[in-house]
Amino acid sequence: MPLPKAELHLHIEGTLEPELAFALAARNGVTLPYADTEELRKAYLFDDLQSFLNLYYELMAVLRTEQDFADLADAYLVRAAAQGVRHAEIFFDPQAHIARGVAMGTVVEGLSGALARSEETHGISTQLIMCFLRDESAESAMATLEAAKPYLDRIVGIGLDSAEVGHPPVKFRAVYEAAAALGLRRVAHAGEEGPPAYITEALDVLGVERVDHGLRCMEDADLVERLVRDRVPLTLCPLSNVRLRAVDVLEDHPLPAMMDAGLLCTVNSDDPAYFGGYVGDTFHAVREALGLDQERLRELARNSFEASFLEHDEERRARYIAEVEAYEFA
Ligand code: HPA
Ligand SMILES: [Zn+2]
Repeated sequence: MPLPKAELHLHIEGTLEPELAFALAARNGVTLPYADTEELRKAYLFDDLQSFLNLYYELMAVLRTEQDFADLADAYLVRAAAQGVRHAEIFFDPQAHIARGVAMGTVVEGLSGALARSEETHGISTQLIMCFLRDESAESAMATLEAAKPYLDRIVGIGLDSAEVGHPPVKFRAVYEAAAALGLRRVAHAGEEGPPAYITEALDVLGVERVDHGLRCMEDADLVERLVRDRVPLTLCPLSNVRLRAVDVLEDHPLPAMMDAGLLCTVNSDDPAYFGGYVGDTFHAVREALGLDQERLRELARNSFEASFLEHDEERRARYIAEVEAYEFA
């Protein structure tokens, strides 16, 4: 049985495996510009975030119906359960679907339908986090929040993703204030390719409670000191950082130094269909490449539950953490 863990940085559209992409393309009469899964997999070579985003948004063309989103979520939950995931807080990008004529309700109803069955079917408790695309306008983000209002009983919080550089957090001050007023939790990608200043802005201007990625905080000692003091969780994605060239090889990843600095680190898979591994694979990869011992892995798992949005269910959080403490490595 794998080490119990929560996954807090997972884009559900990033779990679209080539086989499912082709199956949904056939079901929906969509033609993909790839002959087969083998040719598509050859496209999974990226130079940076934007080169990944280009393919990520292109493949979303196969996602049309509630059933498509439910099938996508179920396929992820099967894999996640097999890798020890007990709780998942899942990102989705509504603007990327609404722009293709797929309604907010179709996306949310499809995903939440699958997530509602998740605990019974997969043994995984789940939350949905709606992300705004930062390379779209602030007005588009506000319109997206408005469109989500009928579904806020199924959305725990908001996030900020897509191309980071040139789209600083401050651009989204108003929509984050509006979301906070609605009682939504707040996270944001910052410090993936953007500078440490973007992390500071996400904290000070957007009021985020977790920083997604946050890798580049290590360039600013004062920022690291603040993150440690305030125990701000970082949802790191080591395999993503390698595939998008934020680090050259996994052995160079600063995760050990970040943990040594006292940062509240978690490891996640980001877009596992694109980056070569789900969250359990990521734990194995960092153990091998970075020499993390069992107690470090246990710390990462414990942190993932500490950082989860389970405040309305402290008994569940405590139960998950007890599973981590009791876990005996093979
Ligand atoms: N960063 C920014 N946007 C994204 C990511 C990411 O890691 N994954 C999917 N969209
Ligand atoms: Zn991400």
